[in-house]
Amino acid sequence: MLEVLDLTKKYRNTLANDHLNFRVEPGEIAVLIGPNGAGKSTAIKCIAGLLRFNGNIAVCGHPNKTLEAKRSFGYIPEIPAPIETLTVYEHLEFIARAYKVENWKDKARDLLERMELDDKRKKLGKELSKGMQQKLSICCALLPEPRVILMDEPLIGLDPHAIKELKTILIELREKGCAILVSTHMLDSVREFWDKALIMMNGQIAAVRTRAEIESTGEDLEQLFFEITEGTQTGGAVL
Ligand SMILES: Nc1ncnc2c1ncn2[C@@H]1O[C@H](COP(=O)(O)OP(=O)(O)OP(=O)(O)O)[C@@H](O)[C@H]1O
Repeated sequence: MLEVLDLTKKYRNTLANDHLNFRVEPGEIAVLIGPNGAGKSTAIKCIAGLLRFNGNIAVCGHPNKTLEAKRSFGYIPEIPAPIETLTVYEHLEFIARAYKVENWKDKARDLLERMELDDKRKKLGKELSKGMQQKLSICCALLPEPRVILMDEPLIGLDPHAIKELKTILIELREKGCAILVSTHMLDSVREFWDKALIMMNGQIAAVRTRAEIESTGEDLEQLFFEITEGTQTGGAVL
């Protein structure tokens, strides 16, 4: 469903992504975990078609920069960027028209209620708090019901209710067969629901583990992370 082959991205002298290869299957939540600067956001931006890169990326079988691919994925950026002069509801209407979403009003109402933005529907983009902007960004990405979902640090800035709700939404989307890629540097935030962990370090994927592998071998993912990133072991919960 999402296939990344030899993804390489260089910014001047910085090799931010160095021949990344991975897949995210339908009904799978993959987490891209790594310390600051590991190259997670760069990878997600390349997949979302926002950066030039070397390699091949396919979304539902289509090269990622094609219209067919863009119709198939939803992207939640690390930093939300609402349109200042549109209201919350107008953002959703805009997306609904652009993607020709059927029954969009019902879907928008459901998303706004779940993200507790329902009473903010008349607020302008520039009047939203950082957390509200993030919630709107999530609603906009999910409204067209994408088959592939790309989330760059989606839980940062959300209140506890929204975090709980977003986790529930992700699990529902996995059950519906979506392929989901979530980047984070906080393993704790994805601990309950990840299926495949891609540990990034210095622009490379240093290790890949499925939950089934971890459960069958008894390996500790957090320990593995610190062994890779620091050559140390720790009992700390936040990576
Ligand atoms: N626009 C840019 N121009 C030059 N270098 C960049 C740019 N964006 C990122 N980099 C560099 O690329 C590398 C990977 O950065 P990236 O933002 O992808 O990491 P990250 O894993 O998402 O980090 P964080 O967890 O801090 O968000 C870093 O060395 C960073 O300094």
